[in-house]
Amino acid sequence: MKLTKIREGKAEILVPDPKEYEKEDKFDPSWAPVFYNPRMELNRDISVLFLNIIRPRRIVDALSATGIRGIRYFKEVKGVEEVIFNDLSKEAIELINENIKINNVIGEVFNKDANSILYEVKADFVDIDPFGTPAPFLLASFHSVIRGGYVGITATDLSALVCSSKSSARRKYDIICDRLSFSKEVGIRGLIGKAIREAAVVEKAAIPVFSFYHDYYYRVFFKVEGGAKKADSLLSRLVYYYECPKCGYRDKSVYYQHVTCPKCGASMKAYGPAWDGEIYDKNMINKIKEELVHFNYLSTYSTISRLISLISVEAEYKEPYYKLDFISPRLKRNVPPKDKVIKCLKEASATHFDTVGIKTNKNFEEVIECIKVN
Ligand SMILES: C[S@@+](CC[C@H](N)C(=O)[O-])C[C@H]1O[C@@H](n2cnc3c(N)ncnc32)[C@H](O)[C@@H]1O
Ligand SMILES: [Zn+2]
Repeated sequence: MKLTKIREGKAEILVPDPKEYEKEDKFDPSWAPVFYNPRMELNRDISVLFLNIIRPRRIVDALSATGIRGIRYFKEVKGVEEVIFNDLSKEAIELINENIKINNVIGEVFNKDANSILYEVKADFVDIDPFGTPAPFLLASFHSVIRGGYVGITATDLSALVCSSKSSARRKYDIICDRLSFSKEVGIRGLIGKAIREAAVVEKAAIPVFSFYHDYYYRVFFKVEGGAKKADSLLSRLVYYYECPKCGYRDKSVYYQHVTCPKCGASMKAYGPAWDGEIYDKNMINKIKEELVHFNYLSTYSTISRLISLISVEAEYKEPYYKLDFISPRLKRNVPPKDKVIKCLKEASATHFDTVGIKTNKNFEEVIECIKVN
């Protein structure tokens, strides 16, 4: 394998040389024998920030590829004593071994299926960063993490989660769905709902403490607590979201059923089960903000700073966002400037999920009024 050295955060990493694997001047990280995607740098950077708050001592990087994640956690997170690296690919293992040597990392390297390593080791942070869906690894990751520990998951299969592919949503996540206008937020809530159900199987409660959407993926961090009762209480907050395709009215219910829109009589679209609770712990957002000042060496620093600022405002509003360019045409109105609608609603904000979305806890009628007058 022809390699090249890159720097990301405080790590120096050997990765497959993109020039060797490009086709017609194009390169996709999945064409190389070991996967390294620079577009995931922000995902790794935010994970470094998050881990500096929760301070894990023992980490499992269950799908390591080049090892970059675990290596960065070892070098950039205070208090990490050991990282367990794992990948199914033999070529990845060779590269991880070289990379941990270069970076003086203390750890062990395994060449197993992620699910088998997760049943063998215990850790206070488990990272699941797969190709596509994390669903096949959720149960084992909740088994591996100690009570009071954390699990971080990445999902890049947004077509399933936002219900562009209904059959994938059903297969991977047990989600029955139609595509709703606030699909970007509903997708992360569907992912969280699936994780909560898997954790509940092993009588653990997976509480989402920080979640975000960026570029083409979702990333969610869960605090994992023990106890069937806590798991039951999370399960009781899973719902089906309903939205009328004709007038935009929305509702939710713990049941999946055929619903007729009470406003206009059209048949409503549905998505669920999905988590209807908080997707951030506000305390955690504040700590991430505080932590960020120590990380101005990150090349994504200003993007992260903007993202966290927006998240800290939108976290005030729990209900999924309203998409202005979906509702306005149904009212036979032009799409009003977002800022004006926010000002009219008073308690409302923009959202990182969608540039034409607004978050508010005000009801549908109040949102409509503010679109009409602007
Ligand atoms: C998206 S890459 C990981 C990227 C890496 N975490 C990073 O931040 O750069 C997914 C990796 O999972 C490995 N993999 C796929 N299925 C696996 C399985 N069942 N068990 C363990 N590793 C697996 C692949 O070989 C690949 O290296
Ligand atoms: Zn309707």
